[in-house]
Amino acid sequence: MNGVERPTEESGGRVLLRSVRPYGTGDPVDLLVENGRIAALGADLDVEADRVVHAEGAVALPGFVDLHTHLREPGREDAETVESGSVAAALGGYTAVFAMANTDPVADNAIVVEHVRRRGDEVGLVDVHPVGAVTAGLGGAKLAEIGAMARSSAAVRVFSDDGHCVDDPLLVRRALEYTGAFGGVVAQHAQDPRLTPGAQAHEGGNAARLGLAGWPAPAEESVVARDCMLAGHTGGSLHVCHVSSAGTADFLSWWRSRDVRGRVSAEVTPHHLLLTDELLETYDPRYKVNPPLRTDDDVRGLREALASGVIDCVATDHAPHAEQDKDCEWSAARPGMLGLQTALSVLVRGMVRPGLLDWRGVARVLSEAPARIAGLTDQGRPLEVGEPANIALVDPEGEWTVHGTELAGTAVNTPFEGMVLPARVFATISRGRVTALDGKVEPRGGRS
Ligand SMILES: NC(=O)N[C@@H](CC(=O)O)C(=O)O
Ligand SMILES: [Zn+2]
Ligand SMILES: [Zn+2]
Repeated sequence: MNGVERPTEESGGRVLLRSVRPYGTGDPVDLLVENGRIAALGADLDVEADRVVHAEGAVALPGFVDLHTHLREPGREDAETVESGSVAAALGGYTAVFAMANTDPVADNAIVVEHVRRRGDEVGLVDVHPVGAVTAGLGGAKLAEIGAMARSSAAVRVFSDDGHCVDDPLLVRRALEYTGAFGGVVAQHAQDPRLTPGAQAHEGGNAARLGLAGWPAPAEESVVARDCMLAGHTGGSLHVCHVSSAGTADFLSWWRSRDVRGRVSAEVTPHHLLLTDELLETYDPRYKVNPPLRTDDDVRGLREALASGVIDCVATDHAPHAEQDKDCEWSAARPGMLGLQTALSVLVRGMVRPGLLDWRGVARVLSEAPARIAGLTDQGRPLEVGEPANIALVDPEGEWTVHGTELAGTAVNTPFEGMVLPARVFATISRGRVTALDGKVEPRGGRS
């Protein structure tokens, strides 16, 4: 269903990954990659290879898929580009990312989405799938050129006005009907604008104390409930972006226990799995994000929902911002945080270490589920002979301190600044080619 397919093979030669543990289970095995696929898997493989990667003890997982990335190109190349975002993605273990449509110009037509996809292919570090806008110019008034984007060489399947909520229920209905006809999905940024005028922080005790206008959880929950009902009515596919409240997770749990038409999926960000609005005490705009960081109870509810499958996947909402847009007073700062290079480690800290998820679960929420939601057939596949070689190798014992200035790209707005996080992405293999190894990317045509 993906229209124009990229070639499976990326002539990375024969690459032998020595001593890896698929899904973190069993004894170490060797994994041979050839012609973009897994060619052999077994203990102490006796084969010739162009390149041997010694990965003693690394956990092998299917390459990660991010349904929610802001690459800022075109328009804000001072914050991020397709190239710098691809570097961050490869270093974070990603082999596919979905680039959100809130660029300038907006990705609401075939020309912009084809540009983004082409740039992604030229950079060649990760599959860049452009997301198309739902409404023209993200204006919320009339549908964008959904069909033209779907039929374009970018073969768009995910549509979102992210950054804005598609508020008008009739437009949501039409978008679900239209995209449903060709297997597309509408990804909603659920935020009732009438309940969040000037909102700056989770509505609660902390916001009140700090004098910040509140963003109440029902502004998310009510839109999610409405959109689920529209998905059920139309038979379309709805994806809920960045679930931030335990109430939304409760609703989704109930909704999904029912026998309804349509398909509903949901994502949670790493930051909503780890951080709370207590951090706002510092007035540091690095903690400003949409939807806002909420309470301990929300974090607990989101973790449980991710563990149980009520929330399908983790998506980063990687949102790089230029210095002048973040390094300013709270109310003037743009919302959003970096996420691609810290997602795996935050997930390990928030879910794996507390025993809520094992490595198979990590593969599910970072790779298999997002690939399924977006309809990708060459990502999120089992680590088996004959399957596409999209692979992340993780050092489970690695530990590192996050510094924004050491992350890829020019933006430094990580909310995890100074934190010591567990687990490191050791290598990424995309379409059979090593794209990142030991903290360095390897652009096509030569290592750097
Ligand atoms: N998450 C954010 O706070 N910001 C995103 C938009 C969005 O995801 O809503 C951005 O584009 O910067
Ligand atoms: Zn959003
Ligand atoms: Zn976003």
